[in-house]
Amino acid sequence: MSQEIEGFFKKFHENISSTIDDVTNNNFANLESNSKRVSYLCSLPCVKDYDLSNDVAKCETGGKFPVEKDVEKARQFKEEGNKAVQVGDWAKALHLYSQSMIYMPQKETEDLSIVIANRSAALNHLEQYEDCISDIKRSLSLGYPRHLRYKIYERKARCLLVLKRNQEAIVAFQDTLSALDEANNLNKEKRQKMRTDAKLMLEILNKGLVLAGRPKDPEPLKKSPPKPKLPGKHNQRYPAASEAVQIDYSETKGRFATATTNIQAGDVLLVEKPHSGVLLAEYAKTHCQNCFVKCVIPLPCPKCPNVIFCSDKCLDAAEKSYHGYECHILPLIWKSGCSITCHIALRMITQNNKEYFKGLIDELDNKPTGTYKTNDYRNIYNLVSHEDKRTKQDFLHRTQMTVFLLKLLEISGYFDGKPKKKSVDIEDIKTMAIAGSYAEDIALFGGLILKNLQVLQFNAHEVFELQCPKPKVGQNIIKHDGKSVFLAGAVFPTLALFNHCCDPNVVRYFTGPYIVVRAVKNIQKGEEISENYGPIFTTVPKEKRKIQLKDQYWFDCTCTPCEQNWPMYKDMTENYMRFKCDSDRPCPNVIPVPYDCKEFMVQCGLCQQYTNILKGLKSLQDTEMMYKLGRVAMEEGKYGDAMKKFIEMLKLYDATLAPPYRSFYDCVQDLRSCMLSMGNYCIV
Ligand SMILES: C[S@@+](CC[C@H](N)C(=O)[O-])C[C@H]1O[C@@H](n2cnc3c(N)ncnc32)[C@H](O)[C@@H]1O
Repeated sequence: MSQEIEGFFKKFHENISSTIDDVTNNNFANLESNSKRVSYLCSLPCVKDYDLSNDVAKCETGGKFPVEKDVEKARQFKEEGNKAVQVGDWAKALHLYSQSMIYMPQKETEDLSIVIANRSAALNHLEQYEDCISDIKRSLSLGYPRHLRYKIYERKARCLLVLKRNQEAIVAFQDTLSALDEANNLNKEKRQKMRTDAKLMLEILNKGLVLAGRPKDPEPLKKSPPKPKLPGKHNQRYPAASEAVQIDYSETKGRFATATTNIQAGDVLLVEKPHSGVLLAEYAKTHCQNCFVKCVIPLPCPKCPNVIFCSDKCLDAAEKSYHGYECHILPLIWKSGCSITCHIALRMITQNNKEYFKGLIDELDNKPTGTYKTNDYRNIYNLVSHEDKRTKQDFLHRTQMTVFLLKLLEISGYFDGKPKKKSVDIEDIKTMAIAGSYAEDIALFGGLILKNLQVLQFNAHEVFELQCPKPKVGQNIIKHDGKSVFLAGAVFPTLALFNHCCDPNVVRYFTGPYIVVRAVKNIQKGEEISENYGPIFTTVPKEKRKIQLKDQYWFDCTCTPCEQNWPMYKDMTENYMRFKCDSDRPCPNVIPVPYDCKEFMVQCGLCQQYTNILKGLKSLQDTEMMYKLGRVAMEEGKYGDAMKKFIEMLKLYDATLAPPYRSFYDCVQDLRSCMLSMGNYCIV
């Protein structure tokens, strides 16, 4: 997950590294635990006395600091929103009122209630009735002025009518009538007209309800997408995976996934929420901080203008866990230029309280047994970190980052178990020293953060979203053929157990906060289920793949394409076909048969038996047409139909031919694209 931003942390790192003398360096190198490394660095005068405030003040990265709500800015956005309303540009009004909500301080309750009510009007015009009703509820809870309430009750009643929630609409019309009694500024005629209209609606609705036998109102529509389903049974020990997956272990490869049964291309193998995930700073005002989906109707954090949420549920979840602590330190994290991985390492702490970790600490070094749960920190702690292979330099750099993250934890109030109320001040970072009373916390959380940083190096995944072009006028089909955009970083504890192959047999995509892993090929029982860590054999030369994997993941790749020197896609020969030996004793051999071969029985060089290639060719004769039909369906955005064709083709190919060959990878690639269309997307 590469994301290099030049922030102030670099200067701190360079300064400390150049100040530390040989003796200190050697002392550090001799330390044997993460806790000791962090405690030692924290005790050095050059670290304690370091004044970060100048670096932060001068640093232009990540905007100004501190970042606070700003009533003037909020009012300005509101005025612009009102202007957009005057010219009927409701989409623009929605955006501007949302911006106003982001910056409006929580204490300006009346102003805030008015902006939200104004946004509800925009939502009503944009036919977003459920969201309009939610905003009205919010506005009322903030004390929207009584003399104006008739407007929003009436708006609510009309939305409920459209949603056919007639019983609720009756209540809303009754509320409108009561509120009209307090509408002092409304002229007599208008008030009378609204009263008559509301009474008429009540009469019609009541009569209709009696006639229909008082049916129950339909349930409000669910906003968040449904959780993707893992069909069939779950693996009992690893419930995020299907029972078609098991986790094996070998001395050389560590843990890895294998198939317990024959798996078909298209099968869903894993659905998992991240243990921890962090949105990149540049999407903080466009995507939900908690579940990473794009928010057109954002809910801002009530305390800071830094982040938005897609729903009350996400806002609540974030506020009750990590965001309570991160609220005011976020701008510092962003300004520091630390990577998203460092932020996840911190989030892995802030999302649970101090007591949670204190309760775990004694058992962390024992391999956890029992059900492997996504939210159990012990599983993360035990992921591969290659601690024994690390150099002193590597530890030193990561420990410096840990010290900075610990300082942020102190400022946030985490060590006291309560988020600090006031914003972070430049004075708070005049020194990097952490109060002596937190010595135990430094050892405990320093040790954990340093471990997290090591684990994340090998186990974090990029979360991406597909950016799709707008549908053409008159066409209602969204073509999911845009580009994938890196939005967030996250760690998925079960997926982190899958090893790499340069020819992977799964694809992953995201729906809401869930990662979904599906087979993109047929996988035989006992075969490894492997994902891809970056380099694919069809596009990257072997030497480059090996170097990249060794550099980033610290292993020597021995997958089949690497061991057997498989050609890249561009070099795959079109001169012969790779027939599987059709012998009655299973034979692993592949028989190369030239396209212009005149024989119909060819002999296997390994088992000496004959394979009927005519039979094989006959079974493949429809694949070309199937591929064309699959491509047409894809072009039309009918991804389900296209997938069926590609899956059928793979079955036929697998019965006769052995990869690598071009038409096989064309089919796999298109199947992969179809599956990606099931994931999160946004229209650009
Ligand atoms: C995300 S973890 C995969 C799960 C890991 N094997 C475990 O035991 O938890 C990545 C690490 O697994 C190992 N690994 C992944 N793919 C491998 C492969 N094809 N061959 C050998 N080791 C591999 C490397 O040590 C790598 O740093």
